[in-house]
Amino acid sequence: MTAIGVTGATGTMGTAVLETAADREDIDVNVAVNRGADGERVAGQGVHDAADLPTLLADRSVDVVVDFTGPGSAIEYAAACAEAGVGFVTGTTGFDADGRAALETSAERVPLLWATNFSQGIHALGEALGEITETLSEYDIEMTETHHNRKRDAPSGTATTLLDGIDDASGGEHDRTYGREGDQPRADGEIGVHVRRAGGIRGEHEVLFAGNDEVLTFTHRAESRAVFASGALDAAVWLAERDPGFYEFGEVLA
Ligand SMILES: NC(=O)C1=CN([C@@H]2O[C@H](COP(=O)(O)OP(=O)(O)OC[C@H]3O[C@@H](n4cnc5c(N)ncnc54)[C@H](OP(=O)(O)O)[C@@H]3O)[C@@H](O)[C@H]2O)C=CC1
Ligand SMILES: O=C(O)C1=N[C@H](C(=O)O)C[C@H](O)C1
Repeated sequence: MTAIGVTGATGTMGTAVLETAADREDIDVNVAVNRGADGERVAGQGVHDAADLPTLLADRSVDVVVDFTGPGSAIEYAAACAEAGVGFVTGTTGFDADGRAALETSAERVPLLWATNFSQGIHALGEALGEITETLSEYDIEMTETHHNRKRDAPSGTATTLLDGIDDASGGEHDRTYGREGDQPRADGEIGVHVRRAGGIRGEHEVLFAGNDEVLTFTHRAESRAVFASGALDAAVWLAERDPGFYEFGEVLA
């Protein structure tokens, strides 16, 4: 049995994590927090103020905290977990270089896993893109991602991770052009990155390769946030058995 804590418990993903955890026999939720929480309940769990997280981690048995919040709070929660000797799984996106460095500092003391997408399909797409990019090295590439109208960061963490993978596979960085307007012909080797925000769309990513009189597209569509919540909980169960260090979701799926 893995005992977890959940930060951002009243948020969209925090709620999905608590609802999914309630159906799993391998997970106990022992702590749920949100900033400013005032006796709220989510999926049967009482939610505490996030300011109490250090005390709650000291008083209750928690193996791993699962976090879907914002970059600033995720860094703080990771540091609190490092202090308490508790593992940390985060799916939060939008970190800058300093934020990622702060996560790595916490990972020196506890096991920490960060993934911009907890779906198996996106992981498989990332693997496939490496091979396709090498094979179709002369083709133009364009990325389009679509999310709900509340999403803050753009482009999505997933799009950025997939683009980084394409760069790795092609042995160098492609210039990224974020949308186009006016007299702006495509430059050789650039990747156009297009962001759409509308309605309640859970998350769609499309990567397009075009050249040699043909077009190849790969599309991933999340149909429910349960796919992300399940992946994050699988990661928490896996991480509970690990030594301190910085881990990736691919290691959970291997
Ligand atoms: N890796 C993956 O598979 C996935 C990652 N995500 C990422 O998860 C994150 C959360 O997404 P989502 O649940 O849709 O967002 P929501 O806005 O619905 O929820 C965010 C939660 O985090 C809390 N929060 C945000 N900023 C702060 C802060 N500065 N201090 C303390 N608490 C804070 C919010 O509290 P309050 O209610 O007070 O605002 C809220 O509870 C995003 O970064 C998103 O990109 C989302 C889906 C899948
Ligand atoms: O904010 C979201 O909703 C999502 N965020 C992640 C991202 O930025 O890639 C993952 C998923 O696409 C949903």
